[in-house]
Amino acid sequence: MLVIYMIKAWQLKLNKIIFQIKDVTYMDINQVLLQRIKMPLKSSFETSFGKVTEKDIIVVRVFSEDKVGIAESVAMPFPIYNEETTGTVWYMLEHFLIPQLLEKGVKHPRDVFDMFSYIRRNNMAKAALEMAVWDLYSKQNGLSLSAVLGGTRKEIEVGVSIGIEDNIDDLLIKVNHFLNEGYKKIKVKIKPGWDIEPLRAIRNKFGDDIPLMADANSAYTLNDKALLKELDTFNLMMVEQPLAHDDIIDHAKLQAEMKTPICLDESIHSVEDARKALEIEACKIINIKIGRVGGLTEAKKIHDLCEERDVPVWCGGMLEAGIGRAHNIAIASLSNFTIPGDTSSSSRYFNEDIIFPEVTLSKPGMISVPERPGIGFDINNELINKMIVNDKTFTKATMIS
Ligand SMILES: O=C(O)CCC(=O)C1=CC=C[C@@H](O)[C@@H]1C(=O)O
Ligand SMILES: [Mg+2]
Repeated sequence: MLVIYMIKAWQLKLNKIIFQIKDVTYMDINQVLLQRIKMPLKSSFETSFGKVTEKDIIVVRVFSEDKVGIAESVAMPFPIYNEETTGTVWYMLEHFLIPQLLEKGVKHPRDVFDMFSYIRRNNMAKAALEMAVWDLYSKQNGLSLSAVLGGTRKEIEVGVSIGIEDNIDDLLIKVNHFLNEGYKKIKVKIKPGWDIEPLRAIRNKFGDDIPLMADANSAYTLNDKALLKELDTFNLMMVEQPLAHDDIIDHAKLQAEMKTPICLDESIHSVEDARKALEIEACKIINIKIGRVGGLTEAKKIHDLCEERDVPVWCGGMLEAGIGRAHNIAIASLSNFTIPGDTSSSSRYFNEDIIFPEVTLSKPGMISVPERPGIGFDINNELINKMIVNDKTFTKATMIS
């Protein structure tokens, strides 16, 4: 009996030592593959700054000896949501980020953010590689991405984002459709000339209780204060980024005069941005997009800061295909993601997704958090191969020589 006990104790000690060794050992990334794909959207998506008709994505894979980590870039094809594009993401990955990762190596995915911190901005490029390294790390440790990030939820609550429609009738049809699918938050895009009327029409038809919010994507200024204050009459969950993409000062002035909580999206690129915005009370809610803030490490830091300060967060979307959706599900499983995010089902935007199984609602308005190692989905390589417009492999040997 004593012998069995001693063997078990030794086994436990050994496992602990192996785990510690793993954390100080290099992750052994020896190859990176980039594949640029163009994926048609089921229907176009219009915001105050323009229309998107297809997703232009870079699928990033990082290889160690026996495992592959995967992620997708979220930049738009044009520099309008922020300054990055799919093209600039490719350039940054090819010329700066991948060579450095392969040359220096990392012991933990947290190191990737620090390694790239001397490079200003280009957050979506940094995030695409960093997220793939997190997936690899989870797979190397046999844990789900949610678990390694400290996620506690088995299911996440989700909403849906509706673009600017051609007319109010089309908008009401869409709202009705998504409410019937059970989504727990209806977000509608607004811009000058498409704001009070569509919101009033939604409230008139569906009542005061449906969870409704508006996203302006920086379409207003403080000169529109009277109109923005009128939004208070619609009992909105929040208004997202009403003012400039690089502002927090005017948002603080507006928040002081508005009842509706302001949520910041475009203005927040880092935990420091979040701290400053909260300190001057520029918002009461933060939308966390992993790509916008440079990866999962920084996304988690923003989440933790907000949790400490009792500020709710939710996970925003960039019309991601399945791989990006899977990363969003993992981060949204953290405890302070208390507001339904924009991660809708794969079928919201795509006829066929690049993962198996596709993301679906496990029950109305809910998505299950996968428990398998890594992002927890298989990759539909056949579909990816059909849509490739460019690809490139980088190996440690060729980078260092
Ligand atoms: O469904 C999603 O992925 C969210 C879509 C969405 O609302 C947005 C995607 C990309 C840029 C913006 O137009 C907008 C946002 O600001 O959140
Ligand atoms: Mg937004």
